[in-house]
Amino acid sequence: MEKNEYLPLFESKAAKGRGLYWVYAVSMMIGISLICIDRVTHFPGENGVRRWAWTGIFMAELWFIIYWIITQCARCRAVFRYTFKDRLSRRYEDVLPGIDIFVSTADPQLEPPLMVVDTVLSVMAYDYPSEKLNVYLSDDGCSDLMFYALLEASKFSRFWLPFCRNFNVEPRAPSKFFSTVKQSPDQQWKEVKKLYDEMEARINDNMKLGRVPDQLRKHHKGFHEWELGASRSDHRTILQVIIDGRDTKEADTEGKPLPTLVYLAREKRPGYPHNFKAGAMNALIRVSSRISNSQIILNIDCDHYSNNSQSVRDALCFFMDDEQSRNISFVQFPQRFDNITKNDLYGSCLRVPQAVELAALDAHGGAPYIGSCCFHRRDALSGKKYENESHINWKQLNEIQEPERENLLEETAKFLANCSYEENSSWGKEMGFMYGCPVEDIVTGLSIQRKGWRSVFFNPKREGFMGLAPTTLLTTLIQHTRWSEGHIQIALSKYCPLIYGHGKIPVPLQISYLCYNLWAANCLATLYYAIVPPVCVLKGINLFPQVSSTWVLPYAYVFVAKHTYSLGEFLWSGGTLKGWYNDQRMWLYKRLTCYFYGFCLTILRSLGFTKLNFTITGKNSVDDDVSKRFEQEIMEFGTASSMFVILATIALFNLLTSISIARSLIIKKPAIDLDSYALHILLNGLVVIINLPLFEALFFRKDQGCMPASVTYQSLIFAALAFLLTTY
Ligand SMILES: O=c1ccn([C@@H]2O[C@H](COP(=O)(O)OP(=O)(O)O[C@H]3O[C@H](CO)[C@@H](O)[C@H](O)[C@H]3O)[C@@H](O)[C@H]2O)c(=O)[nH]1
Ligand SMILES: [Mn+2]
Repeated sequence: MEKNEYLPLFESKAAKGRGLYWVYAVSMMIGISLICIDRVTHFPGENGVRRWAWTGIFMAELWFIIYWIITQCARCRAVFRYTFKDRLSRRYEDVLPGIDIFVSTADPQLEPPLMVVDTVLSVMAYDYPSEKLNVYLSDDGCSDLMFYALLEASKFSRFWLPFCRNFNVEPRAPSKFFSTVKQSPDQQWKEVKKLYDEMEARINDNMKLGRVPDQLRKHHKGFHEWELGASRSDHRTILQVIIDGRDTKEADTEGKPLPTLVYLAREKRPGYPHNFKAGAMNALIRVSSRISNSQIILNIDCDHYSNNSQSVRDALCFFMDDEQSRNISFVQFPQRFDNITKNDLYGSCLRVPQAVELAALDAHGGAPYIGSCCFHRRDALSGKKYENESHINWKQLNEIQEPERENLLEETAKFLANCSYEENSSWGKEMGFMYGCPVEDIVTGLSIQRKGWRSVFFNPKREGFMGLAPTTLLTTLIQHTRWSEGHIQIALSKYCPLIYGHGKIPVPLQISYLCYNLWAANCLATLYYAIVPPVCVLKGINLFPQVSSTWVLPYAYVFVAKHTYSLGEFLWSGGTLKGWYNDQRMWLYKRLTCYFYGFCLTILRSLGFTKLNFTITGKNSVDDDVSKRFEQEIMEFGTASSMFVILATIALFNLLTSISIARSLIIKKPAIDLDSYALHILLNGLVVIINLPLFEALFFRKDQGCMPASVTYQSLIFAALAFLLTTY
């Protein structure tokens, strides 16, 4: 090969064949405009309830129109990226940079240590020089059970890594691997499997016991830290270098080096805000800078194991290209989940956002950082601005070379994770992960992009990472409450992309961010649409054009086109028809509950009534019955939650309206004018149909996951009251 010939390490292809999309977008614009004309020209002349209801529905529609236009920004373009790993290794194999991998965990009950070590082992086993990998576990739960599990993993890794190399194992998370390859005649397979099973049993036994027995504590000095007194929310920094990769004595069974493995529970004290995951990650950025200081940082949540041993190399193609890499600050992989059932009952995959929208944001100049499965450039993450000199000469990169003695290293790095370290500093404001927002990831990504960096979204054929999606309706709704609360908070603060990004990031990217930032803002228009039209039918007020009028056409077109397009997108992203139907239900439910709650919580918090909170999403396999229902795609209620009361009340009220309409159609007393009310009836029917699983849970199911009696009674009373109030 010619010496000066430049061969890119990655290439980008813009999506082609967008003709159909533009036909859709333009025709929708025409339809929408006609609807607006209808709403204005047919505005009720007489003063009264109809005028108010009309104004309201027009406002709701205007909101939907604005939001639809915003979401088009995250659709009108797309870019797909491809890497050339062979070129990377030809050019750089001997000077590959070090990688620091941050795994976060926060609660041994909600995030079982066995799952966490599965993730840790999967990243230790990357197809990458082990001496260049440094894995850090941040344990916000400060749990000696977690520490014990990590010690076990470090021992097991000596067998696991050679095994992965020799058998080209994929995925390299042992429990996932052994659950797919259940048998093998191979001797090494049998040995490793046996060791894994034994490790699993020991970790699980301790979990059941709830503590680490004394005879096991003797094996590592680290346990001493807990004996000095350490509770979850009140303890000093615990930093243990479990494997020091630079120590030549630390080797696997084939004598090859092992990755460095570090346990960190940053100091926590009552009265000191710890800033949740963002605080934990900032402590890791500092501590790792003393231990390995790699230029590239991979951040994953404890449930997102590596599913592709090549991901590090993929990511490096984006960072090490001579011409295109200069300003790339992070490479975001999609968050995929391996516990999704065929029709994804709770819409957990976020299929379309991840397949369509992130590629569009990338095309606009920067994928957002979505918290996990993301490779960062340390400089950018630590708050450096992009400058032309930001280019790294990878061949001369100087990382920490001095091997400090282990104890010394722990002692000197420890204070970096102390509570007081960040006092009067710009950590959380200008440097590192940003504080004060439940979606710290989005603000962090935005602040990086604002400093002149760009980012890419990389969606490889074999998924880079796999995680666990919530398995019940309530957990899903709670997770989305946190997300929507965080996003709307961004929209209403100085971090609003239109202000914060003004002049710093491209306008289409600013607008695309709003798709998510304004999730919560959808709640009011949706609540209106779900409640007021049925009220109006009962009251004999019509809000839509008659079927015999031509004005009905734009309504029909917009409705059909929007949903057909959304179905097309969903199927293209790999979903099923039923999955789409489930997804539509989830969007409705989120808008009626989480988004509404997120909206209210943000207002309450800005008035000083509530404090920022981060409810951790449970990742443990809930009880067997719940799992079984999840597998069978039966919607899980089971808990008396106020969110379910809202959902059930709205559903029941629509059902009562349907019954009343049906009655008047059959006995014609009072006769209902089909021509005028057809659209109302259609809308009402759709709300009822989409709620079928909820009615089943209310009236027909007997299992533990059905609607709790208290919710049923409350919602029946509310719906009946509302119905009586409107009809009499
Ligand atoms: O005080 C805390 C709380 C959480 N975490 C960790 O943060 C991660 C994310 O928590 P999880 O409950 O799984 O939240 P999700 O909603 O599933 O996570 C998504 O959304 C979050 C923002 O709301 C991002 O932080 C995550 O990276 C992103 O995957 C987990 O590894 C936790 O262990 C901490 O380290 N400290
Ligand atoms: Mn998660």
